[in-house]
Amino acid sequence: MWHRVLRSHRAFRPSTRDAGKSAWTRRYSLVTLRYHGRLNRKLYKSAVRHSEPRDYIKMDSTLVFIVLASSTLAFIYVANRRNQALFPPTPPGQWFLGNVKQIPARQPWFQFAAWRELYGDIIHLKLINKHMIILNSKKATLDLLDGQSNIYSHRPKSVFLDEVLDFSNDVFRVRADDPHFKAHRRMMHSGLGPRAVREYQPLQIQETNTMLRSLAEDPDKFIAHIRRNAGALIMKVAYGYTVSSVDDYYLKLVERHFEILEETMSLPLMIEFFPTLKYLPSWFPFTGFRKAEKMIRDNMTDRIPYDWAKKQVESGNFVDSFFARFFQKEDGATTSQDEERMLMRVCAALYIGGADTTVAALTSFFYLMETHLEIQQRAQSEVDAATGGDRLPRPDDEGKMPYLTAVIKETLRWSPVVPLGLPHSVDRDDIYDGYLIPAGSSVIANIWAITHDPETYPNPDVFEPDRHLGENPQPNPFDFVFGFGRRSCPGSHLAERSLFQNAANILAVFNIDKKRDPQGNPIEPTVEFRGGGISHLKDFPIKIIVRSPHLLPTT
Ligand code: HEM
Repeated sequence: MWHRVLRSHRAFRPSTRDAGKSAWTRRYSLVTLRYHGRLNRKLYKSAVRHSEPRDYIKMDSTLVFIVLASSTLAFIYVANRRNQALFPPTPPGQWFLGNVKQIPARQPWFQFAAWRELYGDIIHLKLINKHMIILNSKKATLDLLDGQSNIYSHRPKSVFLDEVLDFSNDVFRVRADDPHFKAHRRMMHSGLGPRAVREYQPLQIQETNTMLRSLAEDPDKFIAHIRRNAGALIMKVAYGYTVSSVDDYYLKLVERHFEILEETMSLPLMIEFFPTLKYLPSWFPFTGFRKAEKMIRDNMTDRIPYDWAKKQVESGNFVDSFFARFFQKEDGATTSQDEERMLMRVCAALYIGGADTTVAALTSFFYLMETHLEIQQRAQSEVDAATGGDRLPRPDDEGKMPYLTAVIKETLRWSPVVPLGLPHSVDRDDIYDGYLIPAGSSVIANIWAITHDPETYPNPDVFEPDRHLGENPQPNPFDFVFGFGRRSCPGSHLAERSLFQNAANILAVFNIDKKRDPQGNPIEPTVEFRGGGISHLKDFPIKIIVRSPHLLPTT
């Protein structure tokens, strides 16, 4: 019986190639099989008893496979050990997972900064089969991401984003040596550069006025009003679309996009480590990325506003916008499919990059004004002096308000909006400070650690705008908070102007204070940040009262 069982086993089928092989080889092959648990003892004995030389199996291939596999593993082990010595210091992790479990899902920048005390400015993390390099100092970050931006400007490969969602040509994802990267940058420079941003001033003023009115009417919903302001400005700039209310359909679409990203992308997806998961159905374990894929696709954040804008321009009923400028060519030529796809990606990148970031910055501004009354009053005096107190501040007043500019710099330093920036990736093996930075690693600048480094900013946790004034100001945080090298934020001019315009007008019209409990005691707002790559303060109690009713815009 065993004989029959064994003969039915694929490995035991007689092979003409086995004829003439020595009894030792045949027996050894069986030993190998047993060793690997493919036969139990009884099966093994029976096989030896019943087998005849011509029946012997094609076992040598198994042997060869085992030898090859073990030597490959041994090679990987030795190579890893050798590299281990060259990598930047690595916190001890677990076998196989490496440091995966040591990266907190929320606000990992604090953990990375804490590791700096133990391991230094550059830290290496092993995430299963991937390398991550954390840059915790200004010097290392500027040396690599700015100084060597020719090799440090790609984004790390992502199976989910590039292969499952096909985002590899997206503005945020495209390789820096791809021709689309240059084309995107050129478009964004012409639409978001200092000159272009000046043209958006009337729009900024209009949206600021709407925000001031909403804050006066319903101050408790201050975050919703800020959100509307940022979203409305970007939708107008990108598509020429006018947002109608805080519940506007297109505004909600963008908000949902950020919620989905926060929900799905705060933890690394298994597919990044095991790409073959992409072939498996959604009921299979570890295929949570399918849910994320569906949510992102269903939301169609890039498609819906783009289609609206295209229809408007084609009907001739449209206002000037980033979309309209590039869709309608000056020479009347038609836009190619590739150009259209590129325009769709760039427009989407504007509001994905711009709608949420300025909200986070202004929310922190409100918190800091509430908790630092003397700074608020000093900034208000400066605003009043610049405007005479009888008109609202305008974008061109900025030069007359150095203290307010310092307040905005300090807000972004104290609470950098994107504390880990976006991951860069290095093109080829590099050696820095004697350490190996392996090709393809994710290279992450810990912007939070840089803006809280006591050597650069003494007493970094103290909110102190004066550090940016005087003859020897501390380094300008704008040099760090908008990212680095070729990938640095293309929307920084728009963001700076819009923050200034909003902050100056808010201080001109309102006093910001702590709420009081029924006994009249001030309620201390707690500092709690939401998860995700953009650092948002959670809603907190605040009292926003009109101090200059005559400045409140009526239309
Ligand atoms: C306070 C406001 C903002 C902050 C702090 C901020 C910060 C950043 C940072 C840190 C990066 C990553 C840079 C890197 O990879 O080194 C980035 C990228 C980007 N930002 Fe901003 N940003 C802000 C506002 C805006 C605005 C208003 C827009 C558009 C209107 C925008 C559009 C983009 C785009 C398109 C990228 C991707 C660049 C690329 O991958 O090549 N950002 N931003």
